[in-house]
Amino acid sequence: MVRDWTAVMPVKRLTAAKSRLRGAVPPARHADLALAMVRDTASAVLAASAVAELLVVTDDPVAAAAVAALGARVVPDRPGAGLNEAMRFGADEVAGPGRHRAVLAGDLPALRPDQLDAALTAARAGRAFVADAEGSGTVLLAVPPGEPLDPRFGPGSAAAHAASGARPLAGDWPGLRQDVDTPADLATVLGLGAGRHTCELLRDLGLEVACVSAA
Ligand SMILES: Nc1nc2c(ncn2[C@@H]2O[C@H](COP(=O)(O)OP(=O)(O)OP(=O)(O)O)[C@@H](O)[C@H]2O)c(=O)[nH]1
Ligand SMILES: C=C(OP(=O)(O)O)C(=O)O
Repeated sequence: MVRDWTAVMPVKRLTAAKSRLRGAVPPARHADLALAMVRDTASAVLAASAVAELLVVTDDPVAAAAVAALGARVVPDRPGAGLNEAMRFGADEVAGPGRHRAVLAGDLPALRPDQLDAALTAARAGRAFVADAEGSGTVLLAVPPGEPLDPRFGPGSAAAHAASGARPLAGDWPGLRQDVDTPADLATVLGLGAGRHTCELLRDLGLEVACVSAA
């Protein structure tokens, strides 16, 4: 497998992140959960054979230090105009249009490197996306060298990405597709198995969850 992808992961300030997930764990652990999911997502991305570099777009100092320690390159959240602009900045400006680029959400604690490798292999031919498990959202948008990212994340983004000409990828990648927006999503992750950081936090809270190593 050729290691020629730049992965881009936007991360909102942890104190503001994952508002729809509030209540899934005690309030004092909410930011820890958001951080654990970011660390597990980053660990799985960095363990993927197709990924040459992980760029994390964030202004959060704790998340920045955590992903830098794992081997990611951190860039600031520019232009400070939300998720799509942060993705465009990371993919088109920092990584540059001459690379294979894939943007993905930072809330994929069940992500497995082999599933990401399979999706990136399927995405090589042209601009393509992976819909979330529910089918309406997007967990990954990929572009080959020379193409602008043109991200349309937000409610109904799977339809928006398809309408913009991106190809939906059809693989069986449950860990990649399972983003965690709500307490129900977190309950699904208990069954799928989570990466080490999310897993340890949930076990610490007395929940039964399988732990899966990223490597
Ligand atoms: N850099 C950056 N990342 C963002 C921004 N908004 C969302 N993200 C990240 O994009 C990914 C997907 O976002 P969402 O699932 O909507 O996460 P969220 O905004 O924390 O969740 P809610 O508050 O429940 O909407 C997560 O990794 C977020 O941290 C932003 O304005 N800037
Ligand atoms: C940003 C997205 O969704 P969510 O906030 O529901 O993860 C999306 O799926 O495009």
